[in-house]
Amino acid sequence: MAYLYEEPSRTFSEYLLIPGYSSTECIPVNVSLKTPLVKFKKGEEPSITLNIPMTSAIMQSVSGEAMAKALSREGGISFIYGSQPIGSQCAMVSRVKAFKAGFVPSDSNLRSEDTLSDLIALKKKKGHSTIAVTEDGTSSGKLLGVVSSRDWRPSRTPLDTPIYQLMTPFANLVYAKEGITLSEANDSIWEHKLNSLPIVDEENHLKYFVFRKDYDCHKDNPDELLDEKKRYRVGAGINTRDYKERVPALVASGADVLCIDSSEGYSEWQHLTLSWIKEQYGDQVKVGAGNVVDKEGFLFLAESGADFVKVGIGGGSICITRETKGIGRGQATALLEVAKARDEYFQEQGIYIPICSDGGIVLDYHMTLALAMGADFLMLGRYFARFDESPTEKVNVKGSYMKEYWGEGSSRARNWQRYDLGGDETLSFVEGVDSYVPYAGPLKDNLQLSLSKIKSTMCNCGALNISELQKKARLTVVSSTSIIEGGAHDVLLKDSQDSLKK
Ligand SMILES: NC(=O)C1=CN([C@@H]2O[C@H](COP(=O)(O)OP(=O)(O)OC[C@H]3O[C@@H](n4cnc5c(N)ncnc54)[C@H](O)[C@@H]3O)[C@@H](O)[C@H]2O)C=CC1
Ligand SMILES: O=c1[nH]c(=O)c2[nH+]cn([C@@H]3O[C@H](COP(=O)(O)O)[C@@H](O)[C@H]3O)c2[nH]1
Ligand SMILES: [K+]
Repeated sequence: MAYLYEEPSRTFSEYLLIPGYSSTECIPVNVSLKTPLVKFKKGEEPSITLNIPMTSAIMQSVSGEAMAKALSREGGISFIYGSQPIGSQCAMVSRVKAFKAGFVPSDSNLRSEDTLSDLIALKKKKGHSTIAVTEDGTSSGKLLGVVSSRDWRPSRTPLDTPIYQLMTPFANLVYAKEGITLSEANDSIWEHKLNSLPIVDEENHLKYFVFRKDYDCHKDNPDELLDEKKRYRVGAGINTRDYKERVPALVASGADVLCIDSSEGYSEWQHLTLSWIKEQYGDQVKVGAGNVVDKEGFLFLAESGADFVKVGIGGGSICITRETKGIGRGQATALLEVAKARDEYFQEQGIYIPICSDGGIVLDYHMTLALAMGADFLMLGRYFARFDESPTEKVNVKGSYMKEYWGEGSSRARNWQRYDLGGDETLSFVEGVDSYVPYAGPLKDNLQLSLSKIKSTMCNCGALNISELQKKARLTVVSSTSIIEGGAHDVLLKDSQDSLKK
């Protein structure tokens, strides 16, 4: 006979935290959000520790290069989506690793024989007014000059004027050689009253620009997640089919950590994939697996060699897996069971395998609940999709700005670049939707606000770090009427917008 769980499976909104004793030490500036990303032995340190418990979802509409840089700058990590050809995924990883804060590869470039109308079209497309003029019109061609908006007059300069007549030629440019530090570049910018400083190699091929407005950006980011060579850290998604080609390519590109991306991880496919990676690389390559929603699934992946385990089936905002396939479990119940299994495994084996709560986080307090329920870190899709740094278009829908957000199991994701992961030739059914999410501006501002809420709640619970929160947290299930009590009620809101605020 089928096994029937006695308890219903529950989700975040069905729980609240009961505050604990807070000493005067419990203030947000004293709270650390550092958390392990990969497994470690008792008494040792994990080889990668996140500075904030946040990862961005392995999704086309979430984790591209810009997201990876922005999140690493704040102390978390992105997993570049794997639903793309190996070459393009590796190129994204390489570009994140090659990125040097403040040194920006030029994305607006022309040839000297192009015209002002080409320049205007490029400016409209990219939005930048500093344009490099290179021999071959690429971002790494030999630098011939630079044009800025001060070099031409709208509606006066004829549109067919060639660029070489407008640009400041190389001979008159202030530039610097590769190898210069950011603070030296900055000194030069101030000394010569420049807006941008081109950086070239020995053959005068363009490498980067340093812009006046960017130079002090990294002073503002004390939590930056960097590797031993001071490069941003970045993760990448893999699948259980082409891993023998994809994993070596990603490793060569410099990916810091991998994660098998699947709706369901309790499978021989994942065991085979993990075993192969561990056979080839031992402990050198870190790889997470999932998703699971119970103790059995966790233990299976732990024994198969996973460096972390991802929890969550069907709870994501764009997920329709539960409706389509009838599999899944309330995220809170899944998390509580897997966290218990992780703790028991640590007791028995002396190996701590971090768990990640993936999907279903809607309100900021859900983040704190997930951590309190035992998650070492979180994976979010919808949350990050709303920011400037997600790879999708910002569109105006009926007067409000929106960003596009689609599931990896949606037909949109599967049709992308007509890329086939080697499964069924024809798409049998979809497990995700294509949607809009309200545009929310830059990642940094939003994330800092969410983190400050987490820290503040941790203080209410008397916890100065995540593992303390997990030990001290006391959770209560709330009744449906007490949920109503928890919102604004029995008052007439003055600003109807407030009722929509999260
Ligand atoms: N977290 C969630 O609740 C959900 C997530 N998703 C997302 O959608 C995307 C696709 O997920 P899935 O469809 O689960 O992908 P998947 O690649 O894990 O599985 C698809 C199908 O292929 C089979 N398969 C896997 N490896 C194979 C191999 N080597 N040879 C032959 N068959 C193999 C699996 O058994 C399964 O039937 C992922 O990005 C995932 O994260 C989709 C649904 C739910
Ligand atoms: O059922 C699904 N169909 C899909 O098409 C799909 N795409 C992503 N995911 C999962 O959802 C997570 C992101 O969830 P949130 O938007 O709630 O943060 C992600 O991290 C995934 O675990 C999917 N689930
Ligand atoms: K299974």
